Amino acid sequence: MIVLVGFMGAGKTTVGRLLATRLGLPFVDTDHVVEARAGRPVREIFTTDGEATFRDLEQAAVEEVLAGPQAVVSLGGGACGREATREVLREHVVVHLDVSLPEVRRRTAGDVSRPVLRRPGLEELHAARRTVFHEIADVEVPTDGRRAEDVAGGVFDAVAGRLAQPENGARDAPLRAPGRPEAGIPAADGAPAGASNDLAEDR
Ligand SMILES: Nc1ncnc2c1ncn2[C@@H]1O[C@H](COP(=O)(O)OP(=O)(O)O)[C@@H](O)[C@H]1O
Ligand SMILES: O=C(O)C1=C[C@@H](OP(=O)(O)O)[C@@H](O)[C@H](O)C1
Ligand SMILES: [Mg+2]
Repeated sequence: MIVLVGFMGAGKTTVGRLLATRLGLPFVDTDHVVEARAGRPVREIFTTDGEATFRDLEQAAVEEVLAGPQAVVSLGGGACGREATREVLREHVVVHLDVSLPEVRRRTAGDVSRPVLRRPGLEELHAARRTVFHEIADVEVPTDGRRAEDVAGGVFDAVAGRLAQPENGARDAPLRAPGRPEAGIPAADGAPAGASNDLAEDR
């Protein structure tokens, strides 16, 4: 799996989708999986159930998606806060989309879908998470001042090289999934959910 991590607004959802198209792989965003499972938007889960419940749902979604078919997977910006999630990520190609806090603020001005953005201490959170992303990433790609298409191109160049290296073991996966398999993850009612491009709003 190719897994995109990074702070809110880094472009994980946007770039992940572009990268998946370039690689001919399905795209899955774990926030979309959580929303499909819960039947509610992320911000509502935060409001009604609290962050801990969201993090439990998120961790379960990450584990499920990473055990599934080959894909480009974008995580939510806080998913790597859990040790269990960082552990699972060791088996995959982890790409950190790096973004400065001023750029985050520019990209998310007026955004109401990300409750964590409105909390105090955002600078400290950004710095602390950036350290974690740096530690767990196989590849780091700067995004400030770059178009999402160019960032996707940079990631493509970096991961294509890594996936081609035979000594990478679990990373030695085919770039193109045979027949472009359905990325949909069965929802509770059996309908495909949480995958690809059109089941949830980006955040
Ligand atoms: N490289 C980029 N340059 C400028 N804006 C971007 C870039 N990547 C994403 N965006 C915009 O920033 C916002 C957040 O992008 P998103 O992909 O949802 O980030 P994330 O999933 O990391 O939170 C969206 O409005 C998106 O269009
Ligand atoms: O950083 C965070 O704690 C969060 C990031 C969001 O995803 P994006 O990083 O895709 O915005 C989403 O999972 C939720 O609002 C919490
Ligand atoms: Mg996102």
